[in-house]
Amino acid sequence: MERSLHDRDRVGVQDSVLLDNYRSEDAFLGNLKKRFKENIIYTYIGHVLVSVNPYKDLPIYGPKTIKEYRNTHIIENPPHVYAITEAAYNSLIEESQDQCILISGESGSGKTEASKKVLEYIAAVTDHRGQVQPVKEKLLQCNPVLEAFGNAKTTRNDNSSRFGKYMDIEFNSLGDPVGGNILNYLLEKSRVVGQNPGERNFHIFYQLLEGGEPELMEALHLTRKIDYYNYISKAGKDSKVGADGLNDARHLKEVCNAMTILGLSAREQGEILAIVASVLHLGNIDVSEQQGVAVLDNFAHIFAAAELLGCPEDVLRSALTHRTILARGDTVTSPLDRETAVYARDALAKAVYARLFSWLVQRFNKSLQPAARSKTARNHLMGILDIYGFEIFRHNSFEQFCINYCNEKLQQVFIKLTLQSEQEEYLKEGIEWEPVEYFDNNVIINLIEQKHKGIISLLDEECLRPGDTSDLTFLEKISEQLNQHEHFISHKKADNKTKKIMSREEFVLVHYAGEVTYDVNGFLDKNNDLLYRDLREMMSSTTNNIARVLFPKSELQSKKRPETAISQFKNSLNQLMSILMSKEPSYIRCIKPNDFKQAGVFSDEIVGHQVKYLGLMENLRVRRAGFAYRRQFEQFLQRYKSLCPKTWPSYKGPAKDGVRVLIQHLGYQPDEFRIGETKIFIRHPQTLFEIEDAFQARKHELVTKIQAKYKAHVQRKKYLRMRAAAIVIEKWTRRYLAQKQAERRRKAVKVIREFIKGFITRNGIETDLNRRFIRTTKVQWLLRLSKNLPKSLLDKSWPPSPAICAEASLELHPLYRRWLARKYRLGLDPERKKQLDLKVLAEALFKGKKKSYEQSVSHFFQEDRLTDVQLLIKRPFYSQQANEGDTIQYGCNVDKFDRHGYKRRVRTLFISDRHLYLTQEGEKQFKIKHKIPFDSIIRLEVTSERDNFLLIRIPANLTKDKNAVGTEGKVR
Ligand SMILES: Nc1ncnc2c1ncn2[C@@H]1O[C@H](COP(=O)(O)OP(=O)(O)OP(=O)(O)O)[C@@H](O)[C@H]1O
Repeated sequence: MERSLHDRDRVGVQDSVLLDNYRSEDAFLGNLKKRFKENIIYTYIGHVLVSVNPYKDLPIYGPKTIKEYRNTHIIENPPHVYAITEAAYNSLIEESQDQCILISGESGSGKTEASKKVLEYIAAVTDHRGQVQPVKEKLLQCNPVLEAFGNAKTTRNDNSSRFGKYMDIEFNSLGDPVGGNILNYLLEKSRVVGQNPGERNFHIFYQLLEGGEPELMEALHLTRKIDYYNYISKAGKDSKVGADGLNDARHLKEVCNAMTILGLSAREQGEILAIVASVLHLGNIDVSEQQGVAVLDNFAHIFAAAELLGCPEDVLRSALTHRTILARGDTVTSPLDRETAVYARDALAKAVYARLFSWLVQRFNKSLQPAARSKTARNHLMGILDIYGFEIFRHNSFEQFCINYCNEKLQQVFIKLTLQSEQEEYLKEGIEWEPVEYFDNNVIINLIEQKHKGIISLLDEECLRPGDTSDLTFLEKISEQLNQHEHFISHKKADNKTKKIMSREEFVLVHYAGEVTYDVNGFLDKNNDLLYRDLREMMSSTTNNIARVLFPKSELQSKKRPETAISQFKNSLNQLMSILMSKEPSYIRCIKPNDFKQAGVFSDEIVGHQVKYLGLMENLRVRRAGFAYRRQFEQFLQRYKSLCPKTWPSYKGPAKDGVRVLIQHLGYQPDEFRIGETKIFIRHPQTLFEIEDAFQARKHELVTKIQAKYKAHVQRKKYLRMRAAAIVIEKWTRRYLAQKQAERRRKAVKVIREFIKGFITRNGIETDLNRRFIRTTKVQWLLRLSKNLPKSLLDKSWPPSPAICAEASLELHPLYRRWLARKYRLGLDPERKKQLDLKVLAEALFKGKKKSYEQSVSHFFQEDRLTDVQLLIKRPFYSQQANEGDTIQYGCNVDKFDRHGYKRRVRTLFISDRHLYLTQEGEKQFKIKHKIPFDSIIRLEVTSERDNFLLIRIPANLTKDKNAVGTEGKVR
């Protein structure tokens, strides 16, 4: 599903909007700077990603995770390497189109880091596929090893790639990486034997010395002193990389681990490190001269180098000091002088190291081959080109010439595939177009590589021709032949200002990226790349298996003169160009913000220069004059069709017509868009924003509608479900009630039947007729009776019955009343039940015996009849009795009369579990006047009249009144 362009997603397109402001280089630079200060290092010009090296780690800008770039359009996210890679990856999968991502820029501008991000992205988005894990792991692990052997610290970059790398990742039809292949280009092997001040040799030498385990060091005859080894000691204090200098040691472990993952055996790893160590020893072999003949000193190193390479010591010694020439079947061996011996030694060291590097790449390729290729589905490739950037040093030599030539070729591809192709697209789509002028560097490429006339041809000619040749004869030759060329400046041709800074051994090439002065010294030697036969022969017979493979015997047997270095390079570059041109390219242009490798520093001059020579302004001009946005008709219509009633929900005709209808409805001005053959082109991003905004608003409308419809649908479904359930419930309830009723009826009928059966039997009148008559009458009466039964015991009525049921009716009536009574009783709570029991007792005691007792006791019996205040005063008395285990159960105020009856005393009567108390109380005092145990009470008497007298007869000894025989109390 396509995502919206809103909010942060808009940033990608906003870059295109900015293009409108980039009227000048300054405006563009100003914007790059502003963004850089805000830690935004990426920007687009069209689909070219421009990246400014931040020299510090920055979080992903935009999506929270790398995976969020998956399945998004390039303009939907802020510019990033991941977004470019996603576009390429998507195109590879969706359109089955081979891709290549070309990363270019000066040394130190961040190409290698960008290429790592490409790999990182591929690894992350194919993360879920377990079976491709080993391939991905191997692809990722190539980097540390190649960096260790092919990267070095330069004045521009602490980790500068000193070789060109093109890596193809092979994907199967599902988009899984299944293999890979690496092509390497021209390792700067001169670095093996010497470096410029402040620079280092390749990292692996330092890593080995810093990180090698003691046993390994001993086996390789190495000591842990960098200064001790001639080939690597030039860097001095600059030899350490990383704040704590421990990085080298750590990296060696990573390199060995990576080699293991890539399938290199322990033996292979041992032999590789032995070759690296042998180079260090070779560098420490001193050469002196005696009578014009080279003599080798420092036996320990000769011995160590011979042992590590796997050749006899004397063979090495001889090969380093002699040269054998085969001439027409004759073999002539002659000793070397010191200078040539030093050359031979260094040539061997360079050759061994450079060939080892190429062998490593081949070995990785073997390990990266896909396990199996499908016979039906074709695999697709994504290439990543990370090649040395344009180099303009103070001292530029053969290597810089090769590197800059390579960059000219890449610029040519860039021009062809971006500026040219964009303009061609307009032509192809039939869009009117005013061609934009740009600098085509073909003229410089011709100057370098034209057959017979170009610098390469002239250099090769000078290398191969007989007679006295030297770097200076070469310079003379090119100065003569190319003097007229506008991009070539010889000392002779230079103006006075240039002459002052240019020596007579130099020439200047006006590259697309600027003028570079080359020193011709070493051009011929480096191009000849000569390794004496004796050394090659020796190497082809060593016992170090890898070293032996590096120098095949077939090479010795070949009569053909080996190709010169520059010709080899030219051929491999042409192959690379064909590879690149056969793929759909994506561009990452890396820019270095300053020369000091410092974070946060943006030099207008340095960036301005790169912007200019990278051709970014031309790109800008094409983009500005062109169209900011283009989309296939089908895709455009699919996204925006909801904005026009005629295209929504679908357009029946061809997509192109649909787009026309839609555009007309949106009211676009004619100059705002063009309809091509297959695509619509929109000139200004603003127009796109407007349509996008309208789409967003419409989307909300649609969403609200869909939501409402959906809610209604859900509610209706719920209602229908409930209604269906209600019908079922109703049906079942009815059925249940009917069943219940039928059951009740059945039961009643059964009872009556039994009853009538007994009745008939008892009366001896059982005939068929009677039986039928009785059955109907009985049922009808019973039904009537069931409807008119009295509701309570108070209602003593009873429905009349037909004669035939009279006896039954008589029996049923008391039965029914008993049932009512039982129901009433069962419905009573414990309190009511107690009251009822007391009432029954009262009835038994008083009914018909005392006049004041009427039908029942009308009021409720109570547990005591004391006031709250009384209860309060007497609480101690209650507690005391309770403590003695004689709980007070009842209390009431009484008037006490003695047996003479004339004196009335106010008392309180208490009845406990075992006693009867009469107490007297004043305002403050409380006195027990009588405590009469129950078992001593002789009798309780009441009259049959309507009074409230209770006579308590007790033995005389229980009263304080000597004369008394008892005490009487009046119950209130
Ligand atoms: N995106 C980035 N984020 C943080 N640091 C970066 C980034 N890109 C580059 N760097 C820093 O810049 C240094 C140089 O980058 P890198 O090695 O990629 O340059 P290069 O263009 O490949 O140079 P060369 O052509 O010399 O190999 C890195 O070692 C790293 O410290």
